[in-house]
Amino acid sequence: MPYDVNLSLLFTELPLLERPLAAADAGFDAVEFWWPFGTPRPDPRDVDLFVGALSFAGVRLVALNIYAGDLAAGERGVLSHPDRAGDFRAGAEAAAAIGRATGCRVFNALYGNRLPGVDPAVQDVTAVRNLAEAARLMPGATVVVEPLNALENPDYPIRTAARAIAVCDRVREVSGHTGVKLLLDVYHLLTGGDDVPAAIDAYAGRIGHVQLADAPGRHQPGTGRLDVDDLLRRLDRAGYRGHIGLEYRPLGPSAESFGWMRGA
Ligand SMILES: O=C(O)C(=O)CO
Repeated sequence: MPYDVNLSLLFTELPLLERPLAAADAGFDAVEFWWPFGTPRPDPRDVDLFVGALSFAGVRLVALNIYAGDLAAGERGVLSHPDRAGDFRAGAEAAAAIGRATGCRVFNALYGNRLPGVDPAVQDVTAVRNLAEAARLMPGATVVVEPLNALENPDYPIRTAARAIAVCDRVREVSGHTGVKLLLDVYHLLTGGDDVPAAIDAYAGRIGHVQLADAPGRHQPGTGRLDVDDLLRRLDRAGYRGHIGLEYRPLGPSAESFGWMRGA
């Protein structure tokens, strides 16, 4: 199973545009990013610089988060926010264009926190409508729904693999799109107390992307309670053949955080 390195959490010692080359120097040929721009409508020159940095480094972009609002301020996506449909659509269009330029085929649409004073059912309908729209804008691509743990994301309603799969089911029911799948983020599921092995067995074939970090701490495997060998065996048995994104905050320098891979 191929690994890719998440350059929003690793190599943050370096400016964003220098990280792809650092990943290549560390031996990776594939990378992923959270939305790398401050706005859903990035300046085309910034997009060109981003795509150019990937191409200069010779690494493939294999997964990208769609614009998710102001993460530093606590936002966790705008997918389910009725008043942000324009931002979601603009971000999805920009992500689709980056997909065409780079070959990226996996796009993560963070669901968004519950909004005070807004009926949760209205937020859920908005999310399903926006997911169907994203799937339409990105033919042939996979749009993934990510559960986040409630300890760090108390207002985020998608906390388990089952809940994310229910959202995917609803998109299929109302729009016929089958390309909306689960993002199996092992760190978030472990931290939230979900049963990761059971989720892999139950949703084999519906996993659009996997991300890896140990828990607690969100550091590299080997620093917590994650049994990485068992995880890899289960994913293999379940027929998962996509990338595994290393989405951890390294303990120590990023380039020295890959020792665990030798044994895994
Ligand atoms: O916000 C997070 O923790 C994520 O994993 C986003 O993809």
